[in-house]
Amino acid sequence: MANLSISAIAFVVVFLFGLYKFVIYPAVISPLSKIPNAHWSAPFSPLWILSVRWRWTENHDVRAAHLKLGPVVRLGPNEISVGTIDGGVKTIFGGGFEKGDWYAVFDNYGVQCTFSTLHGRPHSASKRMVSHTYSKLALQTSPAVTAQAQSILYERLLPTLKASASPSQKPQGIDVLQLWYALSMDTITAYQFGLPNSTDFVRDTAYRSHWLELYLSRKPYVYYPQEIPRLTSFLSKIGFRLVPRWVDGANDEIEAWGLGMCRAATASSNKHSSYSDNPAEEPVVVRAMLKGIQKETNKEQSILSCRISNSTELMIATEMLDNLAAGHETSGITLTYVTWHLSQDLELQKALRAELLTLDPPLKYSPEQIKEGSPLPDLPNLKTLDSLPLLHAVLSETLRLNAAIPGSSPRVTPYPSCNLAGYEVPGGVRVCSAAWTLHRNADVYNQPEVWDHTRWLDGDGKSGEETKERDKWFWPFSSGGRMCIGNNFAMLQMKLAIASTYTNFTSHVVCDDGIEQEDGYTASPKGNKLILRFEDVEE
Ligand code: HEM
Repeated sequence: MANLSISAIAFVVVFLFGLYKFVIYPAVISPLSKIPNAHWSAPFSPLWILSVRWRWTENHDVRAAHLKLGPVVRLGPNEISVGTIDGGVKTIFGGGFEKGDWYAVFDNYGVQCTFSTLHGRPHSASKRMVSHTYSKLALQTSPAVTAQAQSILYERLLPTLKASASPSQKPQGIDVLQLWYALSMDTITAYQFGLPNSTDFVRDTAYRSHWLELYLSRKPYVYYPQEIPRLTSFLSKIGFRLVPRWVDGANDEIEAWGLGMCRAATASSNKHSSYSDNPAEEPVVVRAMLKGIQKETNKEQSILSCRISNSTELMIATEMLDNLAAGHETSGITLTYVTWHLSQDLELQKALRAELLTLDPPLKYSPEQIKEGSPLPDLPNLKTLDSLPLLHAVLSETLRLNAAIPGSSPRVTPYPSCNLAGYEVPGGVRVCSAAWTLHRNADVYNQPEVWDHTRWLDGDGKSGEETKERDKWFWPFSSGGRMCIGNNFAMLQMKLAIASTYTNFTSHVVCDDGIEQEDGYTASPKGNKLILRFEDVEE
């Protein structure tokens, strides 16, 4: 009898404890309980948001929750989403909110890169090594950038478009998603490793298809280590793999490929004291990292000493692989949507071409100009290219509506607590913001689902306040200390690609089935292709 009552008491105590910890505290007492729930189960269980992510509907569902419930919503017992700039994004991304383990999947070779480094100090030290190579001024004045772009545009992109425009090429039309991925990859790897050690994906279509297949096929499996890491690891230990073995094989192949380019670039850098005679060959970013590592090694105490002593080679390789993966995919997606929007408006193409022809020299191409051994055509001044208003407007509007990374960027709230848009939030809470939601704020972007490049043309009846708000909510590259390191590089590369294309060709949609964006962290067209036809412009 006594035993029974002890068991009964123990049961009641455990039950009451469980009731308090898992129901009453999260739903009523926790400071998060004041935040509206995106789903009724959010205070008690992460299952709703896990299932949303599993179904790839997070961007749409979280935005719908914000529209209904306001700028801050609770997604799970320990997770919230913030969809406002003042008091929200500015606080979270302005500093002090670290990244969490969610970013560990972006390590390569088992080594952290700038993107996947969690904490502030090692992150700053790591970013500092290469960030100066990606500054606007460095890019606009770099002989390497100019020489590499001349070669990639005049020897690869324009001949490819020209060939596709030939009447003998039937059926006409090329998959520009693949082409823009290829161009972006060639451009970023040339800057990192020097032109001779970089990819030639624009022309080497067989290898690029293989590589892209490897790269993209891993995507569906990222969910497991990112969202349910402990379960994934536990199941793997007892012999049940959620991530198939071939994914490891694909990762190994991509890593070996990246390491090969790093080794070639390092050997080139060690051999040359200067590249003034052959600027296209300069491995600008690898060279900057080699110098940065040397500087860190000379310090008495470096925050990166652990990484350096493990392997400087892998430290460079992880950074380069991350940059080229980030760079080719995002710019490739953006260029695909730019050319899709332009292809639907021949008048806009005409206006853009008129603007492009003001460049000196314009980016005109004729195959006869390109002769073995003769210099390639000069590029226009890159600062002038950057300041063309219509080109900038077309690109900005695409980055708004079709952000290549529209998904949630998670951070962890600092201890003991912080205030987000009026709510007191304890430390250790996962907090997300997403360009998908911010870029669709109808108070800032009238008819937000409509692609309208004129929102970015200044003057045009817009008040200073409207322009300020428009720019404030524009978040394709994130903001603050962890903002995209490659934004200037991406803008320049994309502007060169669009300018050289539309100076010489008009584009037309052949097949845009599946053009809607995936609902994910990065978001390519669902159909994984866009077929456009190019025609020579009529002089
Ligand atoms: C259209 C092109 C691009 C877009 C839309 C884009 C977007 C972004 C966004 C949204 C982030 C923050 C993500 C987060 O915190 O979760 C980011 C970070 C980053 N991006 Fe980009 N990116 C682009 C091109 C590039 C290129 C060309 C590079 C190559 C250098 C690059 C390298 C990086 C790196 C290293 C970070 C991490 C920065 C840090 O943690 O401090 N990105 N990018």
